[in-house]
Amino acid sequence: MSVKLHKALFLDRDGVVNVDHGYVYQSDKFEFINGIFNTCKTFYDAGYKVIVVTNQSGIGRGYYTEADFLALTQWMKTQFSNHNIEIADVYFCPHHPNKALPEYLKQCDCRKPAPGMLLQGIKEHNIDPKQSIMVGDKLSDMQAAQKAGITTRVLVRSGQSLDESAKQHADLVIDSIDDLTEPLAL
Ligand SMILES: O=P(O)(O)OC[C@@H](O)[C@H]1O[C@@H](OP(=O)(O)O)[C@@H](O)[C@@H](O)[C@@H]1O
Ligand SMILES: [Mg+2]
Ligand SMILES: [Zn+2]
Repeated sequence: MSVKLHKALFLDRDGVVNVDHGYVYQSDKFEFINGIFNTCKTFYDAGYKVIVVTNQSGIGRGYYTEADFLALTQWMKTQFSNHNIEIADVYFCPHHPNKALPEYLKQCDCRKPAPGMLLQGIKEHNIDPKQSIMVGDKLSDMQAAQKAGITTRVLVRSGQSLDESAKQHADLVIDSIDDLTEPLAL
């Protein structure tokens, strides 16, 4: 029996959903990027599952706990649902290869640029990577998407400068999340 495959809008979190103030773990420090709700609503209404994939080495480094992260995630999902957008899932990597507490010290396959979180999302939500989009603000987001076979990789500047190598791994470079249209202007 064939399973219906879905398309997904994969989003990096810090620098795409919220301003990356550095290891954000509290809702009062969580500043949504202008335009993120509008853009997500457009893709959600067009049938995309919205899935967040985020490196959270702040957990491994001991800056905050998994419980802190999960509470913030619940709050973030509520803000999306208040805008009539369902976040299908949030995947996070708490590890770091050399700067973490013992239980999180590991060369894992989930920390971007590794594709583990994306591959898990693809599997668990029956996603077709060829119809899907990854939006990130760093080279590591583009590399993870490439390894996961996600066809469309979008790099968003979000007010920061981007390095050349990151641009080379992207199909589309945009200044703001507002510039992400559906269908995509590739
Ligand atoms: O952009 P996503 O993947 O959602 O999350 C990245 C963050 O968890 C943090 O990632 C850190 O990198 P290291 O994890 O220390 O390399 C730094 O870039 C922090 O400023 C940033 O807040
Ligand atoms: Mg980021
Ligand atoms: Zn990991």
